[in-house]
Amino acid sequence: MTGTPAPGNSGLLVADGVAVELDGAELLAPTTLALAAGTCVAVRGQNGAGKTTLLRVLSGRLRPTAGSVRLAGDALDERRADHRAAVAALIEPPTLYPDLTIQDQLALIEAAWSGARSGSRSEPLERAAIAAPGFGSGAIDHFGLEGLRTRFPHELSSGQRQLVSLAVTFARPASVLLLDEPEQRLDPDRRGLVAKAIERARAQGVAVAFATHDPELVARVADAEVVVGVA
Ligand SMILES: Nc1ncnc2c1ncn2[C@@H]1O[C@H](COP(=O)(O)OP(=O)(O)OP(=O)(O)O)[C@@H](O)[C@H]1O
Repeated sequence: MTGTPAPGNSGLLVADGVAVELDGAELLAPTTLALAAGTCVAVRGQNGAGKTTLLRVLSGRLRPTAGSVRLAGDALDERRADHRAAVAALIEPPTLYPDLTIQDQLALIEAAWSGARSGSRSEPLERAAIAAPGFGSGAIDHFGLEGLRTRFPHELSSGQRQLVSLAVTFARPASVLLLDEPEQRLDPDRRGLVAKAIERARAQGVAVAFATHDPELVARVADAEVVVGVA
């Protein structure tokens, strides 16, 4: 079956010489990386180097102006439901439903994606390249949000909203996780929860790439580093 990543695939998501140029400006210099199932790559580089741009390209949301991205051997195509199902990304903060409590946001995610696994969804989604089940509503506990279950998004601090965004991202099934500065606005203990979440996802066979300015997080969870913005 095309588009279905095999466990242990050494090149689940492969970016080959991807670059982004806009109106003559280079947003991302040519970058190559390969993400294997169950591994974790840190994307490093100074402010404005192109880390977020690279993650957007890897997610399929931004088409590179040079180079290519392949998911399980096929050209990455955001229009393909199985590709969207395979890749979970926390790049821009997800839009939280303002009128839903935190537990209801998670319940919604869990309900939506459980259909993908049970086969009650559309055919492309049935064929979705889903390797790991995600944390489901257990993401609330993982990210220490138990006490905030009945709160609404506007009742949270910015760090708490980041934790909810992480919970929403880790809750869903995925083969590939892309995280843009997952540690942002978090205290050291909560950064530890991010590290544990990445480790747990990896143990389930998920391929993880994250952009960061946190060397401790890199040392703890990354197998490899890609530095962008350096010629
Ligand atoms: N929509 C846009 N239009 C034009 N230029 C953009 C746009 N978005 C980003 N850029 C530029 O692209 C370059 C790369 O930005 P990007 O957000 O990928 O960097 P980054 O490495 O993630 O930075 P940071 O560490 O500050 O988050 C920067 O020079 C930025 O100014």
